[in-house]
Amino acid sequence: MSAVCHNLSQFYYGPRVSMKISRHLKENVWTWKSGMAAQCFFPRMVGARFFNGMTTDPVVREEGDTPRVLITGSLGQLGTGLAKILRTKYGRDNIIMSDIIKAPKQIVESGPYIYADILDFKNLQEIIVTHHIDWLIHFSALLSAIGEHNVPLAMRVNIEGLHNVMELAKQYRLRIFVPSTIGAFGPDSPRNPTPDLCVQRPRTIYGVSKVHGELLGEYYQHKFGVDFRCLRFPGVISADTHPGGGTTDYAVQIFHDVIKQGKFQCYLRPNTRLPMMYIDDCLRSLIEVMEVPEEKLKLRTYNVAAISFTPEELVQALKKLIPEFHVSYHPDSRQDIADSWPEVFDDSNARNDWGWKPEYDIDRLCEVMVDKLQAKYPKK
Ligand SMILES: NC(=O)C1=CN([C@@H]2O[C@H](COP(=O)(O)OP(=O)(O)OC[C@H]3O[C@@H](n4cnc5c(N)ncnc54)[C@H](O)[C@@H]3O)[C@@H](O)[C@H]2O)C=CC1
Ligand SMILES: CC(=O)[C@H](N)C(=O)O
Repeated sequence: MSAVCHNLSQFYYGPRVSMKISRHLKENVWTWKSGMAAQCFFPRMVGARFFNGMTTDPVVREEGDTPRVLITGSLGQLGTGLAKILRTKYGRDNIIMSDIIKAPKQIVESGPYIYADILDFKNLQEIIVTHHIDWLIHFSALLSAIGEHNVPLAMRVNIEGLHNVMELAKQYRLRIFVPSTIGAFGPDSPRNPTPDLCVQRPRTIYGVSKVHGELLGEYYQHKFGVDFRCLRFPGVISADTHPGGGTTDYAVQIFHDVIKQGKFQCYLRPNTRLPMMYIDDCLRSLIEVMEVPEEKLKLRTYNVAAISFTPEELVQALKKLIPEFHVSYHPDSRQDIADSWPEVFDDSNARNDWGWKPEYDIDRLCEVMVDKLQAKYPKK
């Protein structure tokens, strides 16, 4: 049968793809047979959703092939920078950026950008098929602070959206990355340090949706063999894009306000310790975990850490570069969220299993942020 398929597929797809199909069929005859049988009996029901548990895409990626990557929610704080790095690495046209907002001119000119609402399953199917997607990087989400202000929307985007991408990953055999967060822990978790495996009872809808994502991803991995990979990130600090409504955003805003106005009002108490990470470390950890061979992954969800500091400590580090500025503290509802989160993250499993190592400490972080933002806001 494999030979027949090889000839047929050669006719339809050409020799290179055909070889892959033949190899794939040898390994997955049952899947193919069932899929074909189902298509014969239900010719109109070709929607991938129908073939519960089966792939509709017979082409298998081989390690080392250049992946074609779809990034959802790519206009946010993480997606813009990730697309830039991946395009340098894998080629401009292999990285498809997507979001529901209109992209600025420089994004449109930098490579493929398309509209994709994470809640529209059929449209996502069409994108994956049309663009031959191999990897899905799922960034669309409402972050912790903004999620508390719109719980129904956070549930839709963070939970229903995740259901959609997990199904797509199963049906099209995608490698899928879903970020989690320090916010996936709660007041009952050990806070200093917080290990990978411990009690997780978050008190925000953001945290609840992220624990759900971790568990569902791991379930799809052991039940259906989906290549699910997940990192729990600390608060991410970057200069190129603004954060999207989180509890850790103060650690970005302080740089903008101090450089522009010489003063900063912090919504957390001065001694609130949280794990943080410079964006370059964050994106490097993501790429490393996506590229690591599956057999090295003893877990599917890892903590990654870099630095841990309080607003007071960040102010002291920033004063080494900009000695004169004024800070006041007016805690708001984000204080309650921060008080329930880890203070220090234990990432020893990521370090041991796939060699994770951060590069930015608090001083280097301040230097790079100040350099970038002083160039962006020149002195009047
Ligand atoms: N930035 C951070 O400090 C951290 C981020 N993460 C996670 O990383 C991921 C990316 O985070 P950021 O880039 O910071 O978030 P962001 O808030 O900056 O960007 C999220 C993007 O999702 C898009 N989006 C919203 N609704 C959508 C929908 N229905 N369909 C498609 N897209 C939609 C938004 O337009 C936005 O561009 C999120 O899942 C977040 O939970 C995890 C830990 C830390
Ligand atoms: C740590 C995060 O997940 C995010 N920055 C938030 O504060 O919500």
